[in-house]
Formats: sequence, C-alpha cells, structure tokens
Amino acid sequence: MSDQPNAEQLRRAAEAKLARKPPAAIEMPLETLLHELQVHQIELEMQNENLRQSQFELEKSRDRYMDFYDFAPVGYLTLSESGLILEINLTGAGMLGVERSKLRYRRLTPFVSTDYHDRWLRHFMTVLGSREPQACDLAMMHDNGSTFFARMDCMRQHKAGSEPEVRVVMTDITDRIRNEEEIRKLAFYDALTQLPNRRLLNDRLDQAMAGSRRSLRFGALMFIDLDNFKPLNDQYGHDTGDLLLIEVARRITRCLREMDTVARFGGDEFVVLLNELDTGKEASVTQARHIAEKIRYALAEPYKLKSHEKLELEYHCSSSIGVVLFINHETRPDDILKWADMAMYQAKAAGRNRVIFFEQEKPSGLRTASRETP
Ligand SMILES: Nc1nc2c(ncn2[C@@H]2O[C@H](COP(=O)(O)OP(=O)(O)OP(=O)(O)O)[C@@H](O)[C@H]2O)c(=O)[nH]1
Repeated sequence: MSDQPNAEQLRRAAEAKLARKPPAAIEMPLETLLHELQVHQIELEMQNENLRQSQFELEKSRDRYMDFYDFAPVGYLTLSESGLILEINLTGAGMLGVERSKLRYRRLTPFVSTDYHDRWLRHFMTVLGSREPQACDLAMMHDNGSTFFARMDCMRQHKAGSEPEVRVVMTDITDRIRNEEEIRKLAFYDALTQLPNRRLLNDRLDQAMAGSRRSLRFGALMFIDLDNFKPLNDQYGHDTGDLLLIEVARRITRCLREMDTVARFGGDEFVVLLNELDTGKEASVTQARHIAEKIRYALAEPYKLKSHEKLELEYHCSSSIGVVLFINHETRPDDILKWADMAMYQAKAAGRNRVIFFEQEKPSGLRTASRETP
C-alpha cells in the first residue's frame, strides 16, 4: 500500500489550511488562486492513479493467492469445532469427489472410511486440545465409493472472540501406501502362487510355537515335494510347469482351515503349518494325518494344463509328504523344518506318493522316521 494520504485526509488538510489562513491571504489575486487549485488538482489525480494501481496490485495478488489455494497439489480444509467443513479448496473438493459449493457445512467424517472413524475422531479431539500441529494417516472414501489414503496434517486456530477452527492439509498418499503394500508383498509372498514365502513361514512358525506353549496343543508342519515335476518342465516348458505349481497351491489351500498356513518353500516344495491340533499326541497325529492324506489325494488328481503350444494336456503328478508334530516350544524352528524335510526324503526313498511322520528322538539318541502306508 502507498503512504500517500487518501482523498478524505487531503480534503480535511485543505479545509484546515483554509481555516488557518488570514483573510488577506485569501484575497490573493484570482490568477494565483486558480493556479494553486490546478496544482492541487494534478496532485490529487496523481494520488488517485496511485490508489488505482495499488488496488489493481492487491486484486492481482489476491487472485494469485486464490490460484495457489485452489490448485495446490493438496487439499486445504477449514473445519469447525464440531467437524463441519467451513472452507475447502478445489483440490480438496476434487479428492472427495463433490462440488465445493455442496460441501460447505457438511461433516468430514462420512468421507473417512468406516474402519478409520475412531482414529479420525480421536485425532480430531487431540488436535482441538493441542497447540501443536498433529498428523494422522486415514483411508478416505471418494463420493464414487473408491478408497484413497490421505495424510491429514491438522492445526487448531483460535482467535480471540471467535470459535476455534481446525486447518487441515489433506495429502493423497495412496501411491506411497500401495508401494509399501507391494514391497511387503514382494518381501513376504511368492510372486507365482501368491502364497506366503519362506520368510513369512518362519514368522508364522514362531507364532504357532508360541501359541502351542500357551494352549498346550500340538501343531504340525508338513514338507510337501512334488514327484516327477521336472519332466513336465523339460517336456512342455517352464510356463506349463508354472501353471501346475499355481494349481498345486490352490489345491493345498482348499484342504486347509483358515487358521493354517501354506507356504511355497521354493521350486516344487511347499510347507503346510497346522495350528492348534489337540492336547493329546495321538489325536493330533490322527488329525494331521487326515489333512496330509487329503492333500496327497488332492495333488494326485489329474491336472489339465495348457502347454506352450496352447494345447490342453493332462498331467499326473503325485507328492511326497513329511510331517512333524511339535508342542510347547520344546524344539527350535530350524529343527522342525529339518525333521519334516528328512521325513519327506524318507517318503521319496520309500517310493514317493506317500505321507511319513517324523518320529521323535529315540532313547538311543537316534532320530528315525516312521513310515505311513500310502
Ligand atoms: N516351472 C517352474 N519350475 C521350477 C520353478 N522353480 C523350480 N523349478 C523346477 O522344479 C524342478 C524341481 O526339481 P526336482 O524336485 O528335483 O524334480 P522332480 O522331478 O520333482 O524330482 P523328485 O522330487 O525327485 O520327484 C526343477 O526342474 C526346477 O527347475 C518354478 O518357479 N517354475
């Protein structure tokens, strides 16, 4: 803004000047008076022009501010103390999928995914009670029902004589969250079958063993290796082999309860983890054998596969399964895996297509495997 006095001030100053002047001064020649008036008029016009220019600059910077506000890459919202939307920029309205004019005085909470309502309401109360900025990540609902993730940076504003308000900067973090999920998936799941991988299996085995210690129920771990899988790859190509592995994953999963885990251990090896069987060993062996046999039957059913020449082919493939029971965290996870693997090799050696249980340590200190009939 210019330091020039405004028209009202000039008028008052001129009147004061006139009032102060002695009558003699007023009786100056008309020509001099006219000249002085003209000079004043020019000065006034120049000041007017300055004012117009300042006004113009002010409007321009307000428009620029509105552009920054409306088209910022983040949503800006002002919420009332009760969570009503008082103001929102165009980006924010776009994120919610509703025209800005229709958002005023609507609550923000219905745009937060139901699972996140509690988190949002707790966060909002914290913001109202704090002078510091507070942030939380939420799953939000677009008006069309699709979900996006947003980081909500919130700050309470409280000017004397007015109701408190909450300023919110809403940043779309969907890509970041999806990337994190993708990275987690890559780290813990097998890309071909989408089953948990070896790393996730190790976690689940730790949990199952801790659970067994609490419940004093047996758990079981099965090592499953396909028989004669290699010839399928050799004859029809890796892609056809992949199709069989995907189908194997489906068939094993169908034999299990929700609480059990099947993981792809590598190549044509799968590991099944059964939780919370029975407190008695015999009953647990019976349950584990029942499931292992179910899997063995399911995997021995013929596979209808498409070869690399798109020809449909039927392939027969059995499995060798080694099983070990565990309880009460007595053993190390590595040993459980090793013993199940040993039992599986016993099944291979005994002619394949069978289930063999690993027998716990003998009094002699020798560990052997006992064979089950195919
Ligand atoms: N298609 C496909 N093949 C794989 C993959 N990973 C490993 N393999 C192959 O799986 C085969 C596993 O070898 P083996 O277990 O020795 O083969 P097998 O014929 O089942 O032998 P036995 O277990 O003794 O009956 C090898 O040919 C590997 O190249 C994969 O992701 N996709």
